Amino acid sequence: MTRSFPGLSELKELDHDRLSALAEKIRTFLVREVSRTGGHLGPNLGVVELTLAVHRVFDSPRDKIVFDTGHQSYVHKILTGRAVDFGTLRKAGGIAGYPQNSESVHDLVENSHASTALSYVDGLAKSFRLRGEKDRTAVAVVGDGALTGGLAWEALNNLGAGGSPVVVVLNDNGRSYAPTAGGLADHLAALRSGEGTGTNLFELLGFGYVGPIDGHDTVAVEEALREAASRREPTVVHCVTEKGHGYVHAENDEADRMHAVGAMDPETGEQKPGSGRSWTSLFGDVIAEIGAEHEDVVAMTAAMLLPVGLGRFAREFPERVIDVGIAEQHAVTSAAGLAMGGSHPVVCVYATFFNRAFDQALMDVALHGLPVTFVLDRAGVTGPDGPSHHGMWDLALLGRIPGMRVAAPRDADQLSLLLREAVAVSTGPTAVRFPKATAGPAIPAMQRMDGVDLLRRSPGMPLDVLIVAAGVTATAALEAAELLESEGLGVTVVDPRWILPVNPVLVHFAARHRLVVTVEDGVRGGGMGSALREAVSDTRVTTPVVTLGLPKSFLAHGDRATILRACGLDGPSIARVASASIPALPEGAPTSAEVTR
Ligand SMILES: Cc1ncc(C[n+]2csc(CCOP(=O)(O)OP(=O)(O)O)c2C)c(N)n1
Ligand SMILES: CC(=O)[C@@H](O)[C@H](O)COP(=O)(O)O
Ligand SMILES: [Mg+2]
Repeated sequence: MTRSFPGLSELKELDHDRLSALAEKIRTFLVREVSRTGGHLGPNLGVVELTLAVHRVFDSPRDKIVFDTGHQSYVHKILTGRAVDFGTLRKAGGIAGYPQNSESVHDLVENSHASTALSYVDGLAKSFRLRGEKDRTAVAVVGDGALTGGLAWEALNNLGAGGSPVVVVLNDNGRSYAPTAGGLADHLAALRSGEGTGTNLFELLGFGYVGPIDGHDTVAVEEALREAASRREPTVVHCVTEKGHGYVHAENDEADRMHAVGAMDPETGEQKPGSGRSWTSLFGDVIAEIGAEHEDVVAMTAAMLLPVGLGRFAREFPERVIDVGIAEQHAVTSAAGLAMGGSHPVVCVYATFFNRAFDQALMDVALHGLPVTFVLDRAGVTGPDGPSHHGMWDLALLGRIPGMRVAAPRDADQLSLLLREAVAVSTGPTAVRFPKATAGPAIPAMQRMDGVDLLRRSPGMPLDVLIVAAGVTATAALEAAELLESEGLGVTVVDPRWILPVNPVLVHFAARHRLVVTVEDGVRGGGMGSALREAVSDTRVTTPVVTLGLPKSFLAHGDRATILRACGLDGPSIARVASASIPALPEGAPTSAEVTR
């Protein structure tokens, strides 16, 4: 398969006709392969010619090419010898859906968080200059959506000072998922249409500007890149492209031009429906109901209105939904302003992207005790999008924020209840987190004790093991309980619902058991388990607390269930740890059942 695509040196020698033929061949390949594996079809169809031109003009890896967000790097991967691997795209052990250093010397930035490329090339170009490497160029391929991120403007400000051999390839398809929002989008639209009056924003900031050019004309892009490269100064090459270009089903997809697809029929563009309802879909209904119940609720998204489930809310309350672009930091501080103004903002972001807005949540929302609710979708292990997409840091971050209350629903019923409880809090921030998964069946509680749901207590058995499960880990915790009971250990499984800060009643539960095991789909240090262990250690309770969670490492892409199992968060693994960790009873000591009788 590699043989059917040219390598970089051969690519530079192709004539224009063969270039056009190659572009079509790549497009056909993308549709065939990505319809099998799933992935970012639309964005990559939109950068076929642009990527060909970039690799014909610049000499990777001596010249450094940075793809912002990296979801549009499939063509780059094809041209750098990995076409043969596309059957493994985003699968465990297969090639990543983003650049990956371990795959190729041509890959640089693995972080799939948007708006970073300009900062990377700013640093790269400065290092070239400091090392006297005058013939090297740093190239950023940046989408119009990525340009709405604050970090991009910090970089533009620095690059605009000049002196850096940087070429900014602006891949302007007018969309993130949906059409890009805001004043910048309007400015780019004016430039695209040729009505950009006089000097444009980039020139005002000190950049050279070449364009707008047809981003699907390889030769035109190539000429523009050569011109930009020759200037040895920061220069923007404004490429006008179409997301999903050349594949009718993507071109006709008004929602997001097939931004990210699952396995699908390439002939019809029909994706195979999943079984059951996703957490996102359930959330979408609940937030719309809440929108009707609470006029002060305002929903916010960072360029991901549909992916975070706000479609229905937006249809029913168009005046109360705000899309800030890819600008999570702005979203949170703007939410602080909304809350100061008397609204109750619900900021809906993927958990991994909340990382970026930590300081805003801490110092703009929590410091002022403002009623902002964070809804963190894709919390925990996500799977195919790899290390920078696993939403595994949020609990450790949220746990550091004074006054922040965090809820993790175990099923759809709890999602509805907890979200309503969250928007009813007026004295400070709240967060509700749930995974990228289909919601499982309802998990009823035997009873609620001071806010903690008792999910299981081994009938007629001693109080040996207390399992404290955060959100959806309740399912695995209950599986573990059954296994432990078969070993003769009495198990209590509880769901705190509000998992941070720790509910003090859990310390009393701990005191009555021989071992506590906490389970969370988040990084092990600093989350719910750590907090409970700390709460127990602040008392005279001596029950040992074993905390189970994700390792503090960058987890490779793969399948969510497989990764969770590998991290010991499935039922059998939890049972094994509990069984191995329970302290032996002293000789002749009464079992805890006798004590509690
Ligand atoms: C900080 C951050 N927020 C949100 C996302 C989710 N996301 C991935 S791609 C994308 C749209 C990117 O639009 P653009 O930069 O224009 O690239 P295009 O897909 O149009 O090629 C978004 C919002 C992200 N990767 N990083
Ligand atoms: C590139 C990016 O950040 C998103 O498009 C990411 O692929 C999330 O995908 P899901 O919405 O399928 O979780
Ligand atoms: Mg775009």
